[in-house]
Amino acid sequence: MALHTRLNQKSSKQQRQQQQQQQQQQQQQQQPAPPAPPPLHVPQVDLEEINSRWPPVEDFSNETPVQREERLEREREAKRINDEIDAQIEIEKSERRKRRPDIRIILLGQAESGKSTILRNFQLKYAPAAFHAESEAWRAVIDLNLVRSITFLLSLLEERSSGRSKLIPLQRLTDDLRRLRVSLSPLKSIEDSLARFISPDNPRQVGAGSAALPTERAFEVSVRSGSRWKALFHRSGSGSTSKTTSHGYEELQNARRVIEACREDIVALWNHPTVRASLAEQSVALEFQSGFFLDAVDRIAAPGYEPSPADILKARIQTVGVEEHPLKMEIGMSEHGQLWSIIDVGGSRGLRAAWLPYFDDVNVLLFIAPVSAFNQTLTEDRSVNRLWDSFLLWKSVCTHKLLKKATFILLLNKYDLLDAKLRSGIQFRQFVTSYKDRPNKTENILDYLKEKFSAIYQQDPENTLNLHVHVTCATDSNSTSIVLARIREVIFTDNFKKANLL
Ligand SMILES: Nc1nc2c(ncn2[C@@H]2O[C@H](COP(=O)(O)OP(=O)(O)OP(=O)(O)O)[C@@H](O)[C@H]2O)c(=O)[nH]1
Ligand SMILES: [Mg+2]
Repeated sequence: MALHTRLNQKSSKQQRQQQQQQQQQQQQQQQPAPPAPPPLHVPQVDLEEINSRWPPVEDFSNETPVQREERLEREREAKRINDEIDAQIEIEKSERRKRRPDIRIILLGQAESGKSTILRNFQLKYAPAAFHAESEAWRAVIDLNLVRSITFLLSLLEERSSGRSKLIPLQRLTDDLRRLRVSLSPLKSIEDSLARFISPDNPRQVGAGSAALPTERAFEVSVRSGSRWKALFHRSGSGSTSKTTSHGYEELQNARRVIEACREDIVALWNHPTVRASLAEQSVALEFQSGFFLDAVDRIAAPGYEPSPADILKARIQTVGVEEHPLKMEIGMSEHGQLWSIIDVGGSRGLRAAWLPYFDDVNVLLFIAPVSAFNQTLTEDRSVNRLWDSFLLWKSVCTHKLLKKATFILLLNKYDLLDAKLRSGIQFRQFVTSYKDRPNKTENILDYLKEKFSAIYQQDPENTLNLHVHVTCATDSNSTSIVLARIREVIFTDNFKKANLL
């Protein structure tokens, strides 16, 4: 009886499920298909919400007396820390005034937005001799970027049985792939020595490529502000007297020899159909990642390779801390010999507190927003959509009281990658729900983002100067050069205005 009842229950449950399925099918036929959810767990964002959510309103009405006391104590502590920071800012401010440059520009934006790349564009355009003098240092970074992407590919071939799934199943590990794995294995130790040389104070970076999961950036290497890593290359190139430096220089030469010897096998690995298929299955698009040089191995791994300006702009090295770069104008009519100072900052969330002391006294704020980041999350917090983070950051910068005298310039950067993503079929509205059913076209999306960013700037009545917006691809020095020329004009016009000369 009990069994009969259960069977009946089961059959009536099945009937209900069938009815529900039929209803759902009917509804689906009547309505247009909803967009599929975004892949890779990237959170969707609604840019209309940016205004209503900011600033967050806190409700203390349900607080107990103990909670109230704890909150007040937290607030007192926060104020104490704030006062200490203010005092520190005052000290740094007065020190800076003593060595004030003609123009101070600060580059702000999230990590990987392209701040350091814009800095390199400034150097290439206005101080080309200094830019070219650093080319040897950049070759080491390019070598490291390249080697990191190869060790990442090699990690796909590793025969792992625990922890993570085998990325390429053993049955697909053909003899030629096994041979490549052996012949390219020396690159793992080359990766370590290059990383040690470029970033000696950051041992955690060593070997990061081979440990990276497919969806993570495979190539990250960082350099701390003030570490003077480029200076090491200047000295080593001119016959160093320092033992450590000459030893490091030998290591670099050795790294070059190994990379050159591996050139054909690197090409074979990158072009191997099994490797490409595996990357596609894991939704890894290496060509969209920073520091991607695998498509130029033939040239880069050739003997006598000298990095071109385009290569230097493509190289990736993460900034940690804040760096002040003096830029002595080598060209230009009125500015020749002028000293500009460009402040480049590390953009990841944990590094942003260090920006504050540098806000005071800046003439120009260049905010760089990577428009291609709409389907990515922050490396430091996988739950945050990168475009959303850019908007929040922009909002806090636009309302910051220390920046009220600065000229605001917004660069909507990486439009080339935005374009490539849209062409590959990725739908912007899948990630930015407020975009609704507007066209999935680069121009329309750029217009939309420009409007959203501008609205935030204009919301603050204290922002009286015009906001200047440019669309950029910072790895293209020609188009960026035109933007920099316009920025230079704006800097001078606004400076005159501020000095009441116009
Ligand atoms: N395709 C493309 N790549 C870009 C563009 N701008 C910058 N990049 C690349 O993006 C990577 C990151 O750029 P960076 O300039 O290092 O970024 P950042 O803002 O300084 O990052 P942090 O130092 O971590 O704060 C580099 O490999 C650049 O070559 C662009 O417009 N298009
Ligand atoms: Mg940087």
